[in-house]
Amino acid sequence: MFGFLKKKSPKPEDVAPAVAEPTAEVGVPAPAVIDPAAAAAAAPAVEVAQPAAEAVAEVVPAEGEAAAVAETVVAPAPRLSWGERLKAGLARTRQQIGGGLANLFGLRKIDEDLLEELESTLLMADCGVDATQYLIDDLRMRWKRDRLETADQLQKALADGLHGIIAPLEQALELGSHQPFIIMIAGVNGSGKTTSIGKLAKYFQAQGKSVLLAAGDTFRAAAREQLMTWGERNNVTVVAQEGGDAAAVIFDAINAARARRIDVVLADTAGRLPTQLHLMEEIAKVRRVIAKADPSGPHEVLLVLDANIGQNALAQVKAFDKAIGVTGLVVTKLDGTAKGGVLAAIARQCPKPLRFIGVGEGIDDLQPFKAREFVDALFEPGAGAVKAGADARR
Ligand SMILES: Nc1nc2c(ncn2[C@@H]2O[C@H](COP(=O)(O)OP(=O)(O)OP(=O)(O)O)[C@@H](O)[C@H]2O)c(=O)[nH]1
Repeated sequence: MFGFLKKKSPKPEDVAPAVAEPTAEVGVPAPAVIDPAAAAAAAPAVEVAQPAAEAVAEVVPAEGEAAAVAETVVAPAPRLSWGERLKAGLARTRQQIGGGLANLFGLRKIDEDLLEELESTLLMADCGVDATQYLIDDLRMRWKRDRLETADQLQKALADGLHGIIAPLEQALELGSHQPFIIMIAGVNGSGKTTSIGKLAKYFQAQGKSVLLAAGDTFRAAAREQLMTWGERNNVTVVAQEGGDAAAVIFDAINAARARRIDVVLADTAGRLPTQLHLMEEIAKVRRVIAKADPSGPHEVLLVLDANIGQNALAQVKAFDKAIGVTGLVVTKLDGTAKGGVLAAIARQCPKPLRFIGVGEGIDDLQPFKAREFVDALFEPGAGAVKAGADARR
């Protein structure tokens, strides 16, 4: 699912080149406004991905059973709920932390040595030194104060401590009263910006909002194609331009959205590394041009972080914040990484509202961050390896 937004992992050479000072108001070729309705009328040949055929197996019943069983149909696997997908997505981080706890607990009772080893477990889940120290100190305090003895008690205390750290990150994105509400999306190459825009557009549409996409990643042609394909298939207007200037495309997109009374503009930008100072300067200019198109905007500056980068996320948050004033985070790819502890590091060292988390490539695998949900999925209360470890000790 959502394969049409898929692309290969970024290569160093995919890094966007320097661009000239945005000239949104003068001398830029007019970007193409792709209105899905008009496009459909003019060229209805939109390729629509068909869902994979469902597997149907016919079982020939033994003689005599024919009347009772005509055929057995293997139903497609039921779509998992968000909670189940979150739990599945966090499996590797859970294994890192929960599995670590279980191993420690299988050996002995709670003592200082065990806390020390737990410290290493948390560091390996990319919680970072600061958050790990905080969690261990908190755990030591609870151990003594509440006379903790069992693995379940220790796990619950750790879960409560972690929840205490990451709960302040839970701040839902409110669209507020601005129309259009302009959301600028930034991040390093391949962090999941364009894919997240597709998912967010669907999310906002489901809330009854009209959406317009600005194909501001003018460096990577495939990013523009991704957005245009998404727009055609989901009846979302896309403002795009071949090559050219990102700021100009976004500037025109905002004006188009205002003219059409669109609720939300999602503005894509090219990926860049914080160390590429000229590109960081370029994205700062994009932000300034947005403010020229709408002095109250951008209303949200979302930084998309790939969870696989672990502690590197901190440097990215700081650098992008300095350049463009980040107001919210999206952490993608929490599935397939054991570094989910990075949320604790972010919360302690560079707290920013964590608007959405992603645990897969499916269109609804990006959802608002809920701290309790995250901690529950991580520790899977009452089940799993930690309990087994405790049992082994009895
Ligand atoms: N497993 C998984 N894959 C994801 C997730 N989010 C995005 N991806 C994949 O990550 C890859 C890169 O995503 P893009 O959206 O193209 O990244 P980008 O930041 O726009 O890339 P650039 O334009 O090169 O900067 C794609 O294959 C996506 O399908 C996620 O939450 N989980």
